[in-house]
Amino acid sequence: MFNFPVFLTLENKDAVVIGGGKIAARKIHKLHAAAANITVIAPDLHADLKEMVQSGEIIWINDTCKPEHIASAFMIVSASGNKQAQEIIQQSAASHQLINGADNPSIGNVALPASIENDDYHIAVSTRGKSPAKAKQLKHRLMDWLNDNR
Ligand SMILES: C[C@@]1(CC(=O)O)C2=NC(=C\c3[nH]c(c(CCC(=O)O)c3CC(=O)O)Cc3[nH]c(c(CC(=O)O)c3CCC(=O)O)/C=C3\N/C(=C\2)[C@@H](CCC(=O)O)[C@]3(C)CC(=O)O)/[C@H]1CCC(=O)O
Ligand SMILES: NC(=O)c1ccc[n+]([C@@H]2O[C@H](COP(=O)([O-])OP(=O)(O)OC[C@H]3O[C@@H](n4cnc5c(N)ncnc54)[C@H](O)[C@@H]3O)[C@@H](O)[C@H]2O)c1
Repeated sequence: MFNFPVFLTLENKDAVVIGGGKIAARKIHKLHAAAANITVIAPDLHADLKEMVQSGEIIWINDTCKPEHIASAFMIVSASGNKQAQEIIQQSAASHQLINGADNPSIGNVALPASIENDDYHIAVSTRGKSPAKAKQLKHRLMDWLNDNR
């Protein structure tokens, strides 16, 4: 399981997101805020993502996941919920690539925690994958505490 907390820079790193639905959109907003170069592979796209494609913020490849799509990525996000796509990622990703299994944590080696960030600190909250909703709740409690204790 995930046993090593780390803050990573994604600036100008290639991130490939498999799937273009609601979950992919949430992960893409985070990756975009971290200045990654994002390519999304999916046969159809969430409305928010269509706008990002039109404005040139992300690249869309209108296809199902194939090994060549992920070959050169720094980070791969699995967010399609599709078993075949998950198998392709598992079988063809190299051991040095980062894989976020948003749709199936067992195929990943990196988790995206809930986080709070400003110029002075960056706080991440994980429940070791046990309850993401609780991580979100704890994040909001921390935000309230930080606001009350400035
Ligand atoms: C924190 C946050 C960050 C983010 O996404 O940016 C995040 N999930 C968030 C929300 C959320 N996720 C889910 C719900 C529905 C309620 C519930 O079930 O609890 C809600 C609540 C909501 O949407 O309000 C369901 C869910 N999540 C995962 C699975 C798959 C599985 O467990 O098999 C399923 C079930 C799918 C199903 O079966 O339907 C997996 C993962 N979700 C993670 C992160 C990683 C572990 C983090 C940790 O250790 O705590 C991990 C392992 C992988 C990853 O993505 O890295 C973000 C809060 C954003 C914020 O800060 O506001
Ligand atoms: N990590 C989390 O926080 C979290 C939260 C809720 C759900 N999930 C899981 O994430 C998955 C996706 O959820 P969603 O709500 O975004 O689903 P969705 O149905 O809205 O989106 C799925 C997307 O994947 C694409 N897709 C399907 N097959 C594909 C393939 N072979 N290659 C590439 N793209 C393909 C579809 O075109 C669509 O764009 C589900 O498995 C769900 O259980 C994760």
